[in-house]
Amino acid sequence: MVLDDLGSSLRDSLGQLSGQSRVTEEDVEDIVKEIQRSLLQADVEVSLVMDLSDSIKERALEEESPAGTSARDHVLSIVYEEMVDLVGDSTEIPLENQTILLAGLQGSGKTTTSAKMAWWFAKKGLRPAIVQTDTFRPGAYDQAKEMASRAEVDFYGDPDEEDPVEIARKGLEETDEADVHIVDTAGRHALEDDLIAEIEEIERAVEPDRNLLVLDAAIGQGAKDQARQFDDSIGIDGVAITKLDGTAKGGGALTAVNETDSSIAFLGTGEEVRDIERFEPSGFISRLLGMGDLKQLTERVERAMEETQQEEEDWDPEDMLKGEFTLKDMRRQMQAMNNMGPLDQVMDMIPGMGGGLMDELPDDAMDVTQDRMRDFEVVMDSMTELELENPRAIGASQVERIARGSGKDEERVRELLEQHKMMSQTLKQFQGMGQGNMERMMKKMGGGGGGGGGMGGMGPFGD
Ligand SMILES: Nc1nc2c(ncn2[C@@H]2O[C@H](COP(=O)(O)OP(=O)(O)OP(=O)(O)O)[C@@H](O)[C@H]2O)c(=O)[nH]1
Repeated sequence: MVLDDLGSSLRDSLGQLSGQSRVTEEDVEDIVKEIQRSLLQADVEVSLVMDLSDSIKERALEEESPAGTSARDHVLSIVYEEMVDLVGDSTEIPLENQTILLAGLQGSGKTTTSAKMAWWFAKKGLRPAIVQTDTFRPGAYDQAKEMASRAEVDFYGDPDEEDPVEIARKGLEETDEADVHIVDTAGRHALEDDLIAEIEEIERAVEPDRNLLVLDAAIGQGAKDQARQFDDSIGIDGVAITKLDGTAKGGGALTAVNETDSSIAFLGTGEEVRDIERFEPSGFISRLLGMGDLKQLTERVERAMEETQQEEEDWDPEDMLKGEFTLKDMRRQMQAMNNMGPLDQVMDMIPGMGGGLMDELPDDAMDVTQDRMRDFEVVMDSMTELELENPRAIGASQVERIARGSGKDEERVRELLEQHKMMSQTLKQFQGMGQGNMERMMKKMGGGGGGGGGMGGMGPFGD
């Protein structure tokens, strides 16, 4: 599946998310529409497309993008994960003794694929043999033999024998030195009863370990009936998609996979024996979307998610009273605030901090509205580690750079720095109480409080 334009159109819609810390329903609609359009053009079945769209929409709107991850990267990683899920895992092909039967319509690429697969196994250090049972198409024998010699693998066929089952049986015997047997079968223009009966007989004779359905990438929705019938007769374990070099389609193969509850095993990308790839979902989708290594991105997002969770679990309001208050602390607190409630109430949870102490703070000390908080997060995303750790070192030129990088006004960047300064001064007042005093006060107050929990109400971080 080439889906040439999916990558670029998706990049455009995702590009619009740059500088945003959250996605709107409209953004998600745009992105999902692009994906739908491309997948339907590539012949992916409507119901599969709809399921995929629903999952992407739901996740993009419900899941928070973790700290340090832009909305764009977060949505991209969701799209990637859902698409990997759609194409499914790769068919398991162990590198060991086995017999593989290839089935498919005429011209789907079975003979070519059997040689390619044999070449692939040989490269993995096994000794493969091709058993050619196609007595239907004149020339199939010569073609298979020629390809087997190009792949430098064992070959058995018999142009004088008319019974494919007999060829199959004998072929296994004659090539018993090989450890992987690939049995190629005849195709027909369409699924005919005699083709099905023949392949069932061959199947009984060779008792394959796995049956692969070979499908031309351009097949479209016709793949569904084909897959169903082959699956009903011999059982399909995996699909080999051929001719991916020549088409922008390939969705039919996904339908076949879905219909047979199987998976994709190999991809054929040319006429030569070496034009074969083992199907690998993450690389395949990354390439499809035309975007570097998305697996790495997803892992990064996942890690950030875990860290945010961990930080929330680890976060202790008392930590605010110790050490240097950095922008990282501020960001962490803004995120914690989202979950825990307004800062003044959180301060109340700290033993000894309640009881009107907060009333003594300047009114705007912790006045960060939801909108400003979102902007602040975006601004912080454009800062370096060093700047987050040491905001005092941020000068005019850095402010300018950060503003440009985040797509926010320089004024917003300065506001954030101002806010941080105010918060850190405020916290210093508490630090000034000294550890001993704090402990004494906590004792006096009974040492209760602490912990998180849904604190309602609007506060300095509310809208
Ligand atoms: N470009 C391209 N051509 C391919 C690929 N795989 C197969 N072909 C071509 O498709 C045509 C049919 O391939 P075969 O391997 O003969 O197909 P088959 O399924 O064995 O056909 P029957 O034996 O008649 O059932 C040949 O001309 C192949 O060269 C591929 O991945 N890319």
